[in-house]
Amino acid sequence: PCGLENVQMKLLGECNIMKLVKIVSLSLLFVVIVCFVAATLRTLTKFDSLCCVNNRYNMRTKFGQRHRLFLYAEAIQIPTVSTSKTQLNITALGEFDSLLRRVFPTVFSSHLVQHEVVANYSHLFWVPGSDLALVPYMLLAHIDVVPADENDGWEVSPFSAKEIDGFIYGRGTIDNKQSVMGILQALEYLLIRGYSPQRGFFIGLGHDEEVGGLQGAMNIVKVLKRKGVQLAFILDEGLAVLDGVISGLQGPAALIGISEKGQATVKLSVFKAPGHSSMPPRESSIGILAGAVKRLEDNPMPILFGEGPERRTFEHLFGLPIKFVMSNMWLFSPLIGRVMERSPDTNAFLRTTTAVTMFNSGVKVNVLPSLAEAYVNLRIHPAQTVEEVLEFIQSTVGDERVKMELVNGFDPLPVSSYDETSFGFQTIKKTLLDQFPQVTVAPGVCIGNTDSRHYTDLAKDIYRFAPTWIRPGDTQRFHGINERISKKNYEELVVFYFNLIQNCDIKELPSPHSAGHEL
Ligand SMILES: CCCCCCCC/C=C\CCCCCCCC(=O)N[C@@H](CC(N)=O)C(=O)O
Ligand SMILES: [Zn+2]
Ligand SMILES: [Zn+2]
Repeated sequence: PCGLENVQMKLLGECNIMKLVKIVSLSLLFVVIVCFVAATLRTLTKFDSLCCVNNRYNMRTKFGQRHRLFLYAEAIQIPTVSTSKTQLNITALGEFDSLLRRVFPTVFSSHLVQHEVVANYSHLFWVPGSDLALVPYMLLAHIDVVPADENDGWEVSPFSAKEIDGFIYGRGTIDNKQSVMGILQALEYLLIRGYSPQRGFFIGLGHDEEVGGLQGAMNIVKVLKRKGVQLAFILDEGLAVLDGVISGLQGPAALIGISEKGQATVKLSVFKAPGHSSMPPRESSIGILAGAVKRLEDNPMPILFGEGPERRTFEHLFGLPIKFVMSNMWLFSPLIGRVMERSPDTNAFLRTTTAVTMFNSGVKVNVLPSLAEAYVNLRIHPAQTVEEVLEFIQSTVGDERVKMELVNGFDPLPVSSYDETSFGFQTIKKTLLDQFPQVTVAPGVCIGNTDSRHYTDLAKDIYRFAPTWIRPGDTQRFHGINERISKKNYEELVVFYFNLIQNCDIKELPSPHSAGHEL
């Protein structure tokens, strides 16, 4: 019996231990599950720390940053590539349309918003204001992107929207899906909060900006003209917050584009009789054309620094010392020019730039080519015209065998107002300074072209800017490899548009000399 009792006791003991182990593990599992659920809920319902102080509505949402970034990543993953006027990815554009309707349900269902699709893939939204005396304004952005080839040296696949070290990588992240999604996300939140504007506004999203906006922007303009719309101001993509990009400037500068450079595309061609490669002439069509192109590259257009609105950029940024420099440009211009022309991004502000972008010739290794063609893309400084640029090219090429043809071109765009009474400029500036008190705001010339150039009949004041932060090395990401935006910066863009829309409700600007940058 003794032995049996021992066995029973042992079994009983083991059973208790097993029970205890089971209870402890179940409790642990329960605690782990509770912690996990709590953490997830906290992330999902996390209130944004960024909120607008002055406006009635703030950015607190029941959705967290992760939710917004997820939607933004979806937008990047759709390859809405424009290659040429006749090569648009219409499948992707259709998909993008569905994405917008799915992720911004309030924008597309609110009785406050009128929406129409223009030219099949562009979007025009109209949010009427309650005060009909206030002239409406317009926000622009574009859905399409330039092509991207992973083999060019991308760290990730260009349409993956992969995150590395707090940055979302992908084509369109800074040109220009950050504004497309930022504007609509801001409107979605405002509508959810019951906001209705006092000043009406339009939103135009073009689908072919990267190939000139002839379908999207031009047709949106037609629709608006038919309705007799006039706008207080327009805000489109363009310049950015430059941090550490302008040498000699302490702190970041927000350059608001008050104009944009003109553009011309010139085709150069040389024709020679074809023949057998065993009996080449002293100069081939390719050789003659290559010489012309080399002369163009060796003889850049003159430095015109100080002769256009870029003069005001530097006066705003550097204050008095630069005013002295500017009044004595005969002395300083060569010096400043030599420093700025060293880097392609600052060189672009100095002069009309000359870029040879296409060069075609030849069909077979043993056939002398009859035709050699090159395309030269020029970005025209505000102090020059298409006509002057053509004269310069003709004289620089200086060879009658090289034929020159203007494929298309337009002069630099008019200069918008930026003084203390300028409603658009000052409202954008105030919104920026509330959010980024550390930046210096200055007018600038946009070195690329935008859809807004088609809108000149609708608004006198057109601004090209988004608060995308550009740091050293980032300028090459536009149309280049490894285009990216930080997650923080995308959030900031949503907040910027959210606040800007509310700030535009002000009837008029206060008198210029009231304190600080308050409206
Ligand atoms: C003192 C100045 C410092 C220089 C810093 C450079 C700042 C670079 C910042 C922004 C880059 C500019 C990009 C402008 C947007 C261009 C949009 C675009 O790509 N447009 C196309 C298509 C078209 N509409 O013609 C273009 O080819 O320009
Ligand atoms: Zn763009
Ligand atoms: Zn672009």
